[in-house]
This record gives sequence, C-alpha cells and structure tokens, in this order.
Amino acid sequence: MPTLALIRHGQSQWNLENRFTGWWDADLTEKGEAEAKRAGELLKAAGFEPRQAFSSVQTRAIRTLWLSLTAMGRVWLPVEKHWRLNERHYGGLTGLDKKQTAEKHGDEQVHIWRRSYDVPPPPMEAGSEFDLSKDPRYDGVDVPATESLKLTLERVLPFWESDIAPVLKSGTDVVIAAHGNSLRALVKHLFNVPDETITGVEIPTGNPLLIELDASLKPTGARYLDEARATELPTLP
Ligand SMILES: O=C(O)[C@@H](CO)OP(=O)(O)O
Repeated sequence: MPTLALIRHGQSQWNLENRFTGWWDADLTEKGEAEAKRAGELLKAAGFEPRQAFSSVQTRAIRTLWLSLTAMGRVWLPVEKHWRLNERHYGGLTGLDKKQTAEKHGDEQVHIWRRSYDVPPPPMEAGSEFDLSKDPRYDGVDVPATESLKLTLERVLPFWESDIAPVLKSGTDVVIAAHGNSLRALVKHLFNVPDETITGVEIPTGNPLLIELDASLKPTGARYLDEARATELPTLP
C-alpha cells in the first residue's frame, strides 16, 4: 500500500516577519533551511523511500524539497512542480503585518480570513506591488486575485487527481513539499474533514506528515515524524 509524505516548507522570511504571504515568493530563512534538512533526515530515519516528488512553483517549497531530498540521498528523484500546489492566494492582505491587521480589523475578522473554509480575503488591487500575474512562471495561468481555502482545494484537486493519485495508485511512494494551506486543503480532502472543523487543522513547518493509504487512497494511518512539534491530526476517515 502506498505511503505519502507531506512537508510544509520550512520557516520563510515572511513567516519570520509575520506577514501574510500567499503567492509572494518569500524564501527560506536559515532556520527554515535547517527545518527542511531535518525533515529529510526524519524521513530517511523512518525508512521512507519515495520514488516521485512534487512541489509548488514557489521557491520556499522547491528549496525545502531539495534540502530534504539531499538529506535523504534522493536528489535523483523525478520532481514535478505545479502552481496548483501553491499557497492559498492572500489577496489584498499579501505583504501586510498579521498583528497590525488584527489591530485594525479585529482578531475575529482576521481569524475568519486566515482559517475559515469559504471566506476569501479582500481581493488584491490591480497594480499592487505584490501582483505576480506577469511572472513568467505563471504564463498561461489565470492568477487569482484572492482565494479562500475552498477555492484553494478546488484548484489543488484537479492536479491531485490527474498527476499525484495515479502515481500512488500504482503503488509508488510520493513526497510533496508545499504550503500550510494547500496542504490543509489536501488533508481536508484525504481525511474527509468537515468544513467547520478544518479551521482547527494546523500544519507545522518542516515536520513531515507520513500518511499510509489503502488502494483507494483512503488514509489508514498518519503521524508527524517530529513528535515534539506535532499538531492534532484529523480522525481517520
Ligand atoms: O501567510 C501565509 O501565506 C500563510 C502561511 O504562512 O499564513 P496563515 O497562517 O495565515 O495561513
């Protein structure tokens, strides 16, 4: 039966600065690099031997995957990068300080923007310095102006179905390096988490989540490899 490892990228510069990031291409900090390396060491120690890797097209996830694979001695793995694994787009909040935004709009509103299932943040204004629609990596992509977790799940799923699920169904173990919210979306789908409870699911940076799947890709077991930094997992479906 296939095993899937999900790795949220290590700490980014904007995680450190507490800024809403989304599609902005913040790079890893030194701490983030160390977390990524440690993730690979933990996966190797667990005896995990993936044959295929996936990441978003964002630098922090790509470099997390590379540093993890280096620690695993598996930089030779085939890697597929796709924008559909990108972080949820933070719209008009991109670049803002999370604490200052909470002071301005209230904790409750900011919590809704950050963790509700279907309320997207306000859209990014045209001409914003954080607009990435002209970035060459998004040629031919309709870059969103904002995304809720629901919209994120709706664009992650087609890629899961077309590119990732068939690999797992062939019995191949897979590692995915992506982001807090694109991985929450995937976890919601895999564990069949209700809309109301996905708010409580948090995925720690650089802590590999190892998921055992059955032939129909239903999780039969799941654990974080760094137990000291584990968060609560949804119940098995
Ligand atoms: O800023 C972001 O893009 C995300 C992930 O770091 O933050 P949040 O915790 O608000 O989902």
